[in-house]
Amino acid sequence: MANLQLSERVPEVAEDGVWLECIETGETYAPFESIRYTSDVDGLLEVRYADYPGFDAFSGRGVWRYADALPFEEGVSVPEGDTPLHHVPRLESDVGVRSLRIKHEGMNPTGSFKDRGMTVGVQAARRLGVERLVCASTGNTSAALAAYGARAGMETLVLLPAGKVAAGKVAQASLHGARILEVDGNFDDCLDIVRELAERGEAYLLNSLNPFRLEGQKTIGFEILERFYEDEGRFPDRIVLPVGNAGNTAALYKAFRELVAAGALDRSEMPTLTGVQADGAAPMVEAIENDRDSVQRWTDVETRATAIRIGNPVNAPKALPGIRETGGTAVAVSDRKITDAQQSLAENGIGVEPASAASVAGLRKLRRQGVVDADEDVVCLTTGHLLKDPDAAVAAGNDPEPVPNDADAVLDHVV
Ligand SMILES: Cc1ncc(COP(=O)(O)O)c(C=O)c1O
Ligand SMILES: N[C@@H](CCOP(=O)(O)O)C(=O)O
Repeated sequence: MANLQLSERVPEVAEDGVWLECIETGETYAPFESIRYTSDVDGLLEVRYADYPGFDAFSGRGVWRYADALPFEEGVSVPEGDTPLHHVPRLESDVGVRSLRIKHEGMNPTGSFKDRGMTVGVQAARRLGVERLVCASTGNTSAALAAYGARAGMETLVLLPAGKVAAGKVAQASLHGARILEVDGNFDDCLDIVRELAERGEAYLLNSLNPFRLEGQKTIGFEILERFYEDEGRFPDRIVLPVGNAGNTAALYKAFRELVAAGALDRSEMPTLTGVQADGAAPMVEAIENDRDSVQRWTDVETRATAIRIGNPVNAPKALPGIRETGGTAVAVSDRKITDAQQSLAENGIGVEPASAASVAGLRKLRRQGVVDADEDVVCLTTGHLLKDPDAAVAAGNDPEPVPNDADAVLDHVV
C-alpha cells in the first residue's frame, strides 16, 4: 500500500531541502544523482520538500509562479501554464450543477498540459547533465518533449504506437526535431521499452513516471484553486479529469496534500477527484469499482480518444489513493458520448481533442446517475487542443458545402 504521507523529517540525502522518496518503502534518494530512477527502486518516487508554501508565497505568472513549491527556481520555459478557467453558462445549465468551469490546458504552448511537466522535467535533465531524452507517447508527451528538448538543445527520442497517434501530434514531434520511432504495439508496450532504455542508463525518461514531471503538473491544481477562489470566494467541490497514465490525478492530489501541509487548505476542502476513462481503456475504473489497490493491465485497448488509449496506468499507486482520499470516483464513457461532449464544448467556443471531452462526458453521466449533486461547484479539465486531432474534429463537425463562385448564388445557398 502506497504511503503518500508528506514526511516531516529532512533526510541527509536532501539537497536544498529537496529529495526523492519511494512511496512504497519510504527509502529516500538524493534528487539529482541518478538518471536510472526506475531500476533500484521498489515503487514510484515522489519529490518531497523540507517546506510546503501556502498561496501567499506565490508570485508571477504561469508554472514558475509556483517556484517555491518546485525543485528549481526556473526551468526550460516556452512559457507554460496560466491557462483559462472558462465560464460555460449554457453547458452549466444543461449539465445541471451550481457552477461549471472548464480549465483548458489545451492553451499551453504545445497544446496540452504536458508542457507544465516538461518545463520542470527537462530542467531536471539539464541539472543531471544528460544528453538524450526519451518518452513513450500517445502523442502529446512526444510533442511536448520534442519542443522542450529542442529548446534545451538535447537529443530526443519518442516511441509511438504505430498508426494510433493523431496527426497534429506527430507533426509537432517531427518539426521540433525528435526522432520518431514507431512501434508495432500499443502505448504500454512503448513504455515498457522506454523504461528498459532508462534502466540501462541509455536515456533520461520523461514520461510521468518521472517525479519531476508531476511537480510541473501539480501547478494545474494550484491554479484551479487560486483562480476559482478569486472568482467565487470558495474552492471547487469537484475536479473531473480524463485519465490515461493517471499522472494528473496523482499530481492534483499532491498539490492538495502540499497545501494542506502548508495550512492553506483544510483536508475537508480538497476537491473530489473524479477520473474519466473511455469504455475501451478503463483499468482505473475497474480498480475503483472493485475496490482494488492496484490496476490490472488491459492488453487490448481501443478508443477514438487515442490520447487515453492506455491499459496500464503507471501512476495508479499514487492516483487511486487520490481518488479515494478525496471521496471521488471513476467512470467510463463511450466514444459516442465523448464526441457529443466535444461538440458541446465546441458550441461553447472551446475546442478540445476527444480525450479532453471525456471529462464533460463523465460529468454528464455522473450527474444523471445522481453521483454528482445539483449544488456542486465543478471544474472539468480539458487536457488537449482541438487541432491536436484534426481528423477527429472533421469527423465530429459540419461538412463543407460546395457553392458557386458568385455572391448571389452563395446567398441563395445559405437562406
Ligand atoms: C489529451 C490528454 N488527455 C488526458 C491524458 C491523460 O492524462 P494522464 O496520463 O495524466 O492521466 C493524456 C495523456 O495521458 C492526454 O494526452
Ligand atoms: N497521453 C500521454 C500518454 C503518456 O503519458 P505520460 O504523462 O506518462 O507521459 C501522451 O501524450 O503520450
